[in-house]
Amino acid sequence: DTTEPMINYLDTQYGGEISIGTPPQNFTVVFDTGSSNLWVPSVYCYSRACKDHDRFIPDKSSTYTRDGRPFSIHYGTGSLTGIIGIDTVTVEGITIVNQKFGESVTEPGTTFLYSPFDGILGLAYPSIATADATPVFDNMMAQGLVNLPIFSVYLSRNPNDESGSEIVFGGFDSSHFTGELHWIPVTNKGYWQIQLDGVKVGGTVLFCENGCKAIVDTGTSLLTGPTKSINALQNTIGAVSSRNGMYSIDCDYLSSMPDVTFTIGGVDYVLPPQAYTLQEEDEWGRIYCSSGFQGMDIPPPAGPFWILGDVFIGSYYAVFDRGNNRVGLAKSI
Ligand SMILES: CCOC(=O)N[C@@H](CC(C)C)C(=O)N[C@@H](CC(C)C)C(=O)N[C@@H](CC1CCCCC1)[C@@H](O)[C@@H](O)CC(C)C
Repeated sequence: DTTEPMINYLDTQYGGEISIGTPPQNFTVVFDTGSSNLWVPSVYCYSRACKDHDRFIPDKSSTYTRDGRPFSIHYGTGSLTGIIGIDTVTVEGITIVNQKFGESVTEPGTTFLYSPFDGILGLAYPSIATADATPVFDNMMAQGLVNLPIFSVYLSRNPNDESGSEIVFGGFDSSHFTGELHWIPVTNKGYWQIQLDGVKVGGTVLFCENGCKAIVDTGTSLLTGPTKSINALQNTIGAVSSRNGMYSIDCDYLSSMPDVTFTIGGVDYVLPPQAYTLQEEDEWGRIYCSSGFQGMDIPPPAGPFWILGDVFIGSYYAVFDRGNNRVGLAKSI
């Protein structure tokens, strides 16, 4: 298997380097299990976000062929439009031929402008890929480039250190978890969707009491749930609403706050306050704590669902098994 180091940007975005074309043009992309397309900025994109990032030049690649199909993608935060191209993509020594990828033409707004990453590499199922573009991992499997049809993610948690995170293609890294991996069946092959049995605060089931849907999403910074539940959860843990929709927590109060537990497949995945709180430093070096929970209502028919984002995956090593359509979770170390 192949281990690619990932850059940890402020505990909110995780990505790594890939190259596209011959000779290789390098990009950094967010590895996102919440979407299924690969895209990078195009030299024909004049949005501010594109001018601030590396851009793909088709004419400079001898292996590039034009598909030309237009595409547009809307994320929870951020959207873009572009056209589809086809070329060779290399991810940490794995070379995929004939990969369809998006070349952005517009990247409106600021989401991608403020991101240190150039593009996104989606790792969810092909059913949610736009423009019929086969996802990168599907091509890795089809072209026999991985020993096992699985990939795994270790997310480090330290906003002041961008190193230490990694994604493994074709296996998992047992040095980054302790105890056994618990396997959870994928309930709907679109996102990496699983069934949540319940959410406990301080040992009492308070939310999702009759079970609910959840997805495991490396591209979501926090841990999100229906706003009604999350607002109640914020109050229960003692987080108070502050600027820009965030909830702040008194850093000195952490040790007296309750654990929040996600029961999945009969196993309790406990998040202590240190795990569900983000620490940020302001320009004067003062430390602020904010809640890692975020209200987000995903409309039916896909939603409503909870999103076990980086706040969760930072505590639990995640193995994504396309061979058996299941997710493996274990305590991360
Ligand atoms: C303080 C709150 O932090 C964020 O909102 N962070 C953003 C990412 C940041 C780079 C702006 C986020 O988690 N965005 C989520 C949506 C959030 C409100 C739940 C998202 O769109 N994530 C993308 C991937 C993101 C897109 C923006 C660029 C980075 C990768 C994808 O996983 C989702 O479309 C999946 C869908 C089910 C929600």
